Amino acid sequence: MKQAPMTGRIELRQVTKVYRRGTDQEVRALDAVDVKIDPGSSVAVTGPSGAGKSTMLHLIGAMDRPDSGEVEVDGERLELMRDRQLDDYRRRIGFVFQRFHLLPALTALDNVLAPVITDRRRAKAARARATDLLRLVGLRDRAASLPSQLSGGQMQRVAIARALIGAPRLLLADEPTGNLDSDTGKEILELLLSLCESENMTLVMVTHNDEVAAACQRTIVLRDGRITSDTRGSGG
Ligand SMILES: Nc1ncnc2c1ncn2[C@@H]1O[C@H](COP(=O)(O)OP(=O)(O)OP(=O)(O)O)[C@@H](O)[C@H]1O
Repeated sequence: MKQAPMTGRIELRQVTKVYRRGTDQEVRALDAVDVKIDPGSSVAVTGPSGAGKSTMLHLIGAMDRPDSGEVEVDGERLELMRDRQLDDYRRRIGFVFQRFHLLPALTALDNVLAPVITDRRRAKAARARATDLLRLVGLRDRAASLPSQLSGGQMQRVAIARALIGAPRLLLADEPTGNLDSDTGKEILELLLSLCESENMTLVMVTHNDEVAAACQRTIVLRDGRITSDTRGSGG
């Protein structure tokens, strides 16, 4: 059966995630969280360390499963999916991390291509798309560079191009500006927001930075696994 295209609508209903430390200690990383995220919107998730921000992102990205509650993306319940469906789902979303996670031995172009396993017939089209994406993130002439030859901002641009190779409708970013100086961080933020608009993607971004959060259309604040504030700002 052909998958319906994703639009990036997210809904969490009474989502709880509990981590166990040792035999008797429990941490409620998320505690009965309800949230709906509109397709095509940009949402910052912020709050103190340990509040549950990354946990929320991991559940939306199907990198982890909730203990209870429902995580629905485009009408599909992630916690009901089998492993193969989850693999397929993960391939249809983009991830950007604080530490870039580029493969050091591969060029920028090959890093962008890394998520797509392709046969020879499609290799040419995939390379053309990866080249287009490098152009889109402003690295047209750095395709042959290794990560060690790039600045932090350039490495994050490669990581963003890699996240887009599968044409995702949903981009999840965990502190994407956290390893960058403030000017470079601003450039990366602007790039993410403009891509979100031009590629029609939903962006959910964990950040500690208030300025970064303010640039998004909406800011969700978590504390001790609960949403304590949910505001729509002027961003976007
Ligand atoms: N794999 C794990 N095992 C045990 N506890 C965990 C695990 N992952 C997260 N936690 C705990 O769950 C809580 C929420 O963690 P999470 O990483 O979601 O917070 P965060 O808001 O992203 O924090 P930070 O801003 O420091 O990255 C924390 O108390 C954390 O210690």
